[in-house]
Amino acid sequence: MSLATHVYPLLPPPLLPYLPFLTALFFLLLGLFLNPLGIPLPAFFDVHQRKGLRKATRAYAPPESLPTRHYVVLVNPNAGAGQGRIIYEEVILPMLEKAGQTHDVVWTVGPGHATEVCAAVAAGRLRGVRSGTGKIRSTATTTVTLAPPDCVISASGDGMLHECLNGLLAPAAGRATRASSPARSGAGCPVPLAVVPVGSGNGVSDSLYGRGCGPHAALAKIIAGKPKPADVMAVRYDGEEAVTYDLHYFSWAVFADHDFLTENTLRFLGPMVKMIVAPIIVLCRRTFYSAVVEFEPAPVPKDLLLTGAYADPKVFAKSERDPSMRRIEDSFWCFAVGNLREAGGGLMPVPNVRMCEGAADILMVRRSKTNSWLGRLIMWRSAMMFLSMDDGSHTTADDVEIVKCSRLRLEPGVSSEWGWKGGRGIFQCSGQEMGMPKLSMELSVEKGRARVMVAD
Ligand SMILES: Nc1ncnc2c1ncn2[C@@H]1O[C@H](COP(=O)(O)OP(=O)(O)OP(=O)(O)O)[C@@H](O)[C@H]1O
Repeated sequence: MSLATHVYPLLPPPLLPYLPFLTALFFLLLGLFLNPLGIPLPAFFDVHQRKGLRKATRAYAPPESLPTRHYVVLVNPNAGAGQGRIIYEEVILPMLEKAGQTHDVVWTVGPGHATEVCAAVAAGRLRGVRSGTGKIRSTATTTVTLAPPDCVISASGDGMLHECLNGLLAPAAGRATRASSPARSGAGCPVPLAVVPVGSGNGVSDSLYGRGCGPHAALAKIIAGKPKPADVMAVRYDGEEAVTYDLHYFSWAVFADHDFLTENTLRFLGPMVKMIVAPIIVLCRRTFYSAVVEFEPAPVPKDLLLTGAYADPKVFAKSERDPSMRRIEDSFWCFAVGNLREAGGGLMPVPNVRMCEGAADILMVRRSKTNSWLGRLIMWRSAMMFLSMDDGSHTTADDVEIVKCSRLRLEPGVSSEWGWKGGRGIFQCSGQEMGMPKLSMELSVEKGRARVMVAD
């Protein structure tokens, strides 16, 4: 009697020689069904996930009295390692139908498509929207007519939502963002925007519908929700007219480096592994980027003044260029401007910011505030800082500064110091890389410029 017969006594003897092969096959199938790396797989392997989603969809009971709305749903089929299509088919489509709502769906085909579609929606120019795989309500045509929607839903991560916002806010003439011709500021957002979280970074959904909120809960809140105004950050380069809008986070230095790795270099590792590897790499690099930052302080709400979360802007020198602004010349390990609390991945870099206050919060960790022993232990300290962003407790740390501003100007230097040499770094809005300005970036907060669908 072999050992195998003791271990697997129920296996019929003729199969015993194939035991190693069968064991390998078992683990392969288990791996494919559970798919911990989120690798895009053929539809057959989605069965397990679809079943769970379908069950939750069946449990959805729409509220008694609902406004009947028409939605345009943009689906990024590749978001979050190919979850877009499954979430649309198993969650969005059946839930909207159950709630008696109508919609058109557009499958996006690549970067820029969502901006194009939303610009057409905002302009009321609804004919001729390019449909991704030729599918708008399964009609294989490239010229289609969409009814004007009451709300645009982006089934995506933060990146595509950012593209939708830029499409909706682009002016009627030109419909442009940084990529093409200049946009006119001041016009409101014609259609409210909502997001069903499908991506690997879902900070906007976390902020609007609750951290870790899945597609079912988010969509239920959207269907029963109301449009509310939200501030928008308008980003311009080198004093030019062209503008990029963002309602989430502008980031530079460590956050942007991290996102660059997860979106590009480490994307092949899948949504789970890349999120473990990327923080380790940026912590090891320890890059400080030099810059001159000027910002116009905005009032901190009274209830937050005593929390110690905000630095007093008066500690910074007045700008000679513009006396209403304060000036900081330093090297930065961390620099992010947030308009919403949640950045995604369970991080709250600016936990006290409010969605519609005409101001955004700047989070800074700079060289001259990190003392020498901290400098030596920067990797450990930085890791702790990352971890404490989970509940926002980093805001009272000595080496972390948060200021509230209505506008700012950032002039990145040419050098970075310590650790890995990163040059001028990377600028990002909602995790989307923007290219670097020749000289400076100006950011101004436009109060209530966008409308987002949130729980009533
Ligand atoms: N069909 C598509 N194929 C490839 N990329 C697409 C497609 N549709 C949209 N995109 C682009 O993919 C980028 C990321 O999209 P999205 O935010 O939805 O997903 P994600 O993978 O979760 O990324 P994030 O980490 O930013 O959340 C956006 O720039 C978007 O324009």
